[in-house]
Amino acid sequence: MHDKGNYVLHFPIRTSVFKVTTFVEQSSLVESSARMAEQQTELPEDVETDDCMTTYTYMYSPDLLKDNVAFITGGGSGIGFRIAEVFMRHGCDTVIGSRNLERLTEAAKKLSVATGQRCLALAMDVRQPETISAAVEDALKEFGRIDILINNAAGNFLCPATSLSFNAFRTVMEIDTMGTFNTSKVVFERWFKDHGGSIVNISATLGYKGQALQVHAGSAKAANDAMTRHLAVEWGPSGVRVNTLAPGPISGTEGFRRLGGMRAETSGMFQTIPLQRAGNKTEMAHGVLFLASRASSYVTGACLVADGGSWLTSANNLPALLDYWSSGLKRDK
Ligand SMILES: CC/C=C\C/C=C\C/C=C\C/C=C\C/C=C\C/C=C\C=C\C(=O)SCCNC(=O)CCNC(=O)[C@H](O)C(C)(C)COP(=O)(O)OP(=O)(O)OC[C@H]1O[C@@H](n2cnc3c(N)ncnc32)[C@H](O)[C@@H]1OP(=O)(O)O
Ligand SMILES: NC(=O)C1=CN([C@@H]2O[C@H](COP(=O)(O)OP(=O)(O)OC[C@H]3O[C@@H](n4cnc5c(N)ncnc54)[C@H](OP(=O)(O)O)[C@@H]3O)[C@@H](O)[C@H]2O)C=CC1
Repeated sequence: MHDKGNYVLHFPIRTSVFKVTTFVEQSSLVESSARMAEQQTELPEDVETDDCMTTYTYMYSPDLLKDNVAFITGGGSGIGFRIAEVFMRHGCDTVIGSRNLERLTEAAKKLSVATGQRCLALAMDVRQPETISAAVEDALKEFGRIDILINNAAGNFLCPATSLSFNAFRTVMEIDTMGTFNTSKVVFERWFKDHGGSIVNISATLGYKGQALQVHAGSAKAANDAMTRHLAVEWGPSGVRVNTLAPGPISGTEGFRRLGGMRAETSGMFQTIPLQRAGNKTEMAHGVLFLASRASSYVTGACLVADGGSWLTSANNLPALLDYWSSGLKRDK
């Protein structure tokens, strides 16, 4: 009844326009949900919280990162946590660095228990180069090498440009853009310059069409996308690849919670995304694993957009975002 051959055979004998439309709509709805159900079962495992997955299905060789060490900023939560977990499941030891040492220490314990690899938690602020240098020294003392740097640390919130203070804009630029430059420069000069390495910056598609209420983060990530290309050119001869992964809306993350992801999902907005759903953190980690590892040995200066096609089709909905933002202000009072 629902295979394509039957559509072709049945279509001409439907006489009423209403009936034809209904039939086609119903059939394609059934097909579409069947396709989505099929797709869901093919999705990599994930859990919404900052915990390790209880099961994991390998898509890459389990020893892809064997004996490697990865330095992951913001690795104690969200996408960064899952990147750390997936890397460790592929034989990598990790360093996770950010401001909140208590959360990092807890995360490092969970990651080591689940994967059997070592994870070192280090306090650092990507806005303060001296704290990055100290963390890099500690990492080298512990592991003797760094092969991969993931610049994942970032800060964001919804805010219209007119309500954004000068300091708020500067803060996000300093964390996202300066932070990425600072960490890349410290790791390059201390280790990658002489040993090579792979850098993956976590970006976003916000700047592609000027996402409303996001001038701070969109500008910061656009600068990072340019930085990826500049550093790929300058550091390629030293054996350093520099690439970017740009996620779309990813469930189980702080970004999703802060930017209206829940409301967008429950109100059906994600139906306009070509893949009709939010992404999950493991899907992001798999993209980063590709870019960070030898699986992409001839790729540098590239940006892998991992957003289900979202930025191509999703409305830049200023009224809905303003409404969501102002309802948050009311809640906070
Ligand atoms: C219904 C919805 C309608 C439509 C939706 C349609 C489409 C959306 C669909 C789905 C969205 C789903 C997913 C998102 C998709 C893409 C996301 C893309 C990018 C995501 C990027 C991210 O980075 S997410 C990461 C989120 N995590 C964090 O931010 C954690 C770290 N953050 C922080 O530490 C803080 O928040 C910080 C960034 C403010 C930094 O902290 P700190 O250094 O301590 O700075 P402060 O001193 O606190 O503040 C500095 C100045 O900033 C001002 N400020 C702080 N918060 C706000 C705010 N919420 N609004 C405005 N201004 C703020 C603060 O006041 C300070 O300024 P002063 O002038 O007062 O000094
Ligand atoms: N979630 C989403 O849908 C999307 C996310 N992204 C990007 O993915 C990445 C992860 O976001 P997500 O998982 O949502 O959010 P999280 O808030 O979980 O991750 C951000 C991390 O950055 C760390 N961080 C923030 N400021 C600093 C700082 N000054 N120095 C060091 N570390 C810092 C935080 O730790 P601590 O507080 O301990 O410092 C936190 O672990 C970000 O780069 C974000 O821009 C892009 C598109 C969509």
